[in-house]
Amino acid sequence: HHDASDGVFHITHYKQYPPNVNRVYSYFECRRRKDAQFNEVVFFGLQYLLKKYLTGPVITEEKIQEAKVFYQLHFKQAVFDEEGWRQVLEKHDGRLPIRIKAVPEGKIIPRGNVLFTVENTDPDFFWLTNYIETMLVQMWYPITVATISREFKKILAKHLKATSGSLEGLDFKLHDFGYRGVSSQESAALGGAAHLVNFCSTDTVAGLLMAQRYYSCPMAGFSIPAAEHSTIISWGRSREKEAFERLLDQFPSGPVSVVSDSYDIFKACKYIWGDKLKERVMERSEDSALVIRPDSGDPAETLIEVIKILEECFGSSLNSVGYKVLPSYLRIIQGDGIDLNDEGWSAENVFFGCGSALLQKLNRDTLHCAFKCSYVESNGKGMDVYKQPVTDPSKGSKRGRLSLRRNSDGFIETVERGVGKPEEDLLVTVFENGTILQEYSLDDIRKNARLWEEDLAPVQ
Ligand SMILES: O=C1OCCC/C1=C\Nc1ccccc1
Repeated sequence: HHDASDGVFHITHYKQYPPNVNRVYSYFECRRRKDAQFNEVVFFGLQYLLKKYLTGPVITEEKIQEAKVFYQLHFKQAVFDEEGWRQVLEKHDGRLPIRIKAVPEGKIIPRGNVLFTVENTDPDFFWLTNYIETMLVQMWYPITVATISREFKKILAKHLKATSGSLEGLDFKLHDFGYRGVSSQESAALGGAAHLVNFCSTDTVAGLLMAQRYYSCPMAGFSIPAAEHSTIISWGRSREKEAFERLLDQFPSGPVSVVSDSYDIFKACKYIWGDKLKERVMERSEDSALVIRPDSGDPAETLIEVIKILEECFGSSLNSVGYKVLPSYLRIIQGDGIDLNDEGWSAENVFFGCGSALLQKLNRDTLHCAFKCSYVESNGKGMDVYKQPVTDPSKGSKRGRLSLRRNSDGFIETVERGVGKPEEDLLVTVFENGTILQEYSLDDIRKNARLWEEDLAPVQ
């Protein structure tokens, strides 16, 4: 099997570079765009890709033979660099002579800055740098999910702070419902883990396993028993009350979520939860709350009408900042129609679930992720290179060897043309010659990704 870093596109590039090139140095960034929706990104996911695809003796004779046959069939001519790869095997024992310097995972970096650089460490393998581009640019996905998840968190933090006076429970306010909506198990794992940088509330098990296996976190997120429509409608339309009662009986302690819109969410709240089962609901304790889940209709309108019906039936109280709160045995989770792009009630009352808008409704252009060569050496002589398309100046690239620093005003900036001071460089050598030199745990990453004070400032 080929390793995932193969991209047909880079197979023939070794033949195209100028003669005597002995170093290719490239970088990855989320290009800055004017009036962009997201101005800063969460760097996350590289450690998984390094561990899964790049560390250790990844090149073997068997893979070389397989690739040779494969590309002969594909190009109908001998363009696969069999000798080049055999050199990696013989000279480096199959380990990639590559250096990758990167921002520590979890760090929040303004758009338009270098996030990681890639270069060959052995002059014979200049063609290797961009060979692994295809796989490394897939970093756009975990970075974008972690960034969007953190944008949600900024909004939730502001409103939770403003309507409850505290940030307690913020980490549980956005639940990942996206497992079914992604394109693959690997996307679920990477995207699920990316959400867990900011929250600890998920149903995407693949993300939990990723956190465990690649980020040393035994249990990165939590969930609760929850109904789905099949477990309600299987009782038949005339027995929705029995279905709800079954949930309360089967999960007497700990919170339980019951989707209640199978027929009429408003009648279910008024006549079943608020009447027929009222005593059963009121006897539940704060840490065994009933979480009612609407799952249709306009999210804001439905939520407001549901919470008003519940107030009529169960009452409400005012919290320390004068906002209304339902009794502690009653909460709501809104998991439908939640997408980053949409009144006297406290956000304490509500949890949110997000699916495809969190893990799938995004692409490499969401943050304009790009990988470009910025420096080459020939005959040991360095040359800064860049692109500057007259047809789209925003696609211009950085030039020379890059470093990332915090300037005297405290702002992060990229220093180009190799003039950055090594001691100021925020980029860390995380990979060299097949070995990971610096690892991050999810705990480290969560600390790096914490919201800033200004993100918690009260809503204007
Ligand atoms: O209701 C809930 O309460 C909190 C626990 C999760 C949950 C629902 N999960 C879910 C997952 C995937 C698609 C739809 C819902």
